[in-house]
Amino acid sequence: MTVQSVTVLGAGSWGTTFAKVLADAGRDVTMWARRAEVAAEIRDEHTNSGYLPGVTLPGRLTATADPEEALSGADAVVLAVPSQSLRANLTGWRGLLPRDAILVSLAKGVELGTLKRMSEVISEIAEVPANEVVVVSGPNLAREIAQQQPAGAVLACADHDRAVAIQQASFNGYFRPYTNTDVVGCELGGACKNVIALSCGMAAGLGFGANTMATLITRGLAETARLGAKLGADPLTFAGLAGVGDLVATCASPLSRNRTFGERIGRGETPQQAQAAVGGQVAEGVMSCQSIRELARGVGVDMPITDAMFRVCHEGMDPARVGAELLGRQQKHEWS
Ligand SMILES: NC(=O)C1=CN([C@@H]2O[C@H](COP(=O)(O)OP(=O)(O)OC[C@H]3O[C@@H](n4cnc5c(N)ncnc54)[C@H](O)[C@@H]3O)[C@@H](O)[C@H]2O)C=CC1
Ligand SMILES: O=C(CO)COP(=O)(O)O
Repeated sequence: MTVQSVTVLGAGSWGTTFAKVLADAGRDVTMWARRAEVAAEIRDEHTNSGYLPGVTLPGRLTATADPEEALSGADAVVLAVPSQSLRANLTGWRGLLPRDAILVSLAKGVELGTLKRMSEVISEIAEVPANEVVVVSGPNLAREIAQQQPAGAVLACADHDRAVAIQQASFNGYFRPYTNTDVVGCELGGACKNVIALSCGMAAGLGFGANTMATLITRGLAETARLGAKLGADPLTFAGLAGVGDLVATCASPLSRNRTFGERIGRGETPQQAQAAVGGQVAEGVMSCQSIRELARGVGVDMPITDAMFRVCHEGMDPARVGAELLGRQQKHEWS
């Protein structure tokens, strides 16, 4: 299985950065951008200034606003749109996907309503077996990778050969992808850490320091792993790049949209102000705290931090009050 020609559908921060990763690894990459002017800028100026200011894109990377043109002849198709719009976008592209192309998901979220993971949505809409979808996860803040700062990642697929094909297609001097067959664990790790990053941002906005952050990260990992174990994930995944790796990077970095959104809320801003602070880009945790909360409730798993984020983001509760309630919960054993 050799991947030379790759289409990336979505020209936001991570779609553009992952397209650069692939091009720097020697692939021929065509991007689809929703707006014609963004496609023209990528194609003609080799920049995407709205999402990655100051970054020069490789000359071999091209772009179009026409999905049919973008998808023609692709060996692999990378889906790089936000989780809650993936279903609608993919439904529009369904008839254009080349037969036998490997489908790759960059999105980190759980769909509202269906409570499906992204590989499940892709499998349903594209009518491919779920075990053939490759999921990209790990500590991958787009801007750092676009600046070619070293990072690891995980390519998860039940079909190892497909993961290896994408690994070969994306490995370069600054991006080191590992394969993993635990798709459930990698997807849940990526979706849940966005919610925990909201909480770390709120703690920062409230003026709390490293102890509070470490507590939220560690207890966030505990509730993520509880959900994962219940849904069939390998517990070891949460000790890896798609678990603790992504969680630490996102919770600690001011580049994270989720952490930034939470910090603004912690400082007393409205959700509209917090959204403006992330420049119109997606902060997946704001929607995923609702879907993950419902997913957890459905299988009887307690996720108190996720529940707290739902109450702040969707019920307008004061983050300081929610924090005090989290601290005041019934005392328990660390692992119960
Ligand atoms: N930015 C990052 O550092 C990373 C992002 N991710 C994940 O990758 C996925 C995509 O993220 P980004 O590229 O960063 O998002 P973004 O907000 O920067 O860009 C989203 C892209 O999707 C397009 N799009 C198409 N249909 C859309 C719709 N209906 N609503 C909104 N946008 C639509 C937008 O035009 C834009 O090009 C998300 O699930 C995110 O969690 C994963 C790892 C790193
Ligand atoms: O997934 C990410 C890093 O791995 C990006 O996080 P944000 O979406 O919070 O910016």
